[in-house]
Amino acid sequence: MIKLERGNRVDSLAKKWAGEKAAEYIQDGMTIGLGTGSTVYWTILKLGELISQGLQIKAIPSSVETERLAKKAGIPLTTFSEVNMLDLSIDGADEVDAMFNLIKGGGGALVREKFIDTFTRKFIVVVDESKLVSKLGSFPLPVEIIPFGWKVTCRSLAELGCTPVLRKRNDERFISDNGNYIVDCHFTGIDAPASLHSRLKQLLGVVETGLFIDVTDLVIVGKPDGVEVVSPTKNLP
Ligand SMILES: O=C[C@H](O)[C@H](O)[C@H](O)COP(=O)(O)O
Repeated sequence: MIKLERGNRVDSLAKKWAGEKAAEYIQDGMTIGLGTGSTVYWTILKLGELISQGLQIKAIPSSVETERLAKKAGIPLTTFSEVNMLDLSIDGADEVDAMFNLIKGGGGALVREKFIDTFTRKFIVVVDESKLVSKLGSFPLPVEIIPFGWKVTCRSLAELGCTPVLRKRNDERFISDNGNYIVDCHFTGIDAPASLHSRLKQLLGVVETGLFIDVTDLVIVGKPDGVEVVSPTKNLP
């Protein structure tokens, strides 16, 4: 796999290709949802380039990090106070199954991402092929919970058959952009993602889960030798 240096991190060229390819779907006048992460980073950069060449769009960012990047790239921003429905959202994922269901939230942005990936006419996922799975759940499922009573919420999560691990960053509790905690739920494979999502949502303290069900329209997969655009008619592994 060809690697690419970006600041102090190393990304695959496959992510860059997937992220940039998605920018081809953006048309003049659209309102765009911008996801979060190292793949959509490339979409944001490309979009900045297109805007400097005259493209006129507005965007809603899904995290403080994306907002910062978008501002730097010169992308005009808006909010859900002004927009009911986006034209197109582009976002990364931590896992994608054959039904186009996703695990997201590896970067902790899942709540705002769920807004932009749901309230949109078209949702494109950008990933490298390492994210394609036959069954969700090898990646621990991120669940955002409120800090109050978090240990009680973790016990309820465990009763659903996972090992919940409170996310930390530099030995401190990770705090989401919404001021909440993220719990990474280790399952041994997720057999029924939709029903698991519903059960998790009923638990007191749970804000949102990283299961994104039935929202994806197109997956752009970056590979070592180029990109593949996969539509729902063509099954993933
Ligand atoms: O919270 C973060 C998001 O769900 C990301 O979209 C996801 O973790 C994929 O990120 P990356 O493109 O960096 O692998």
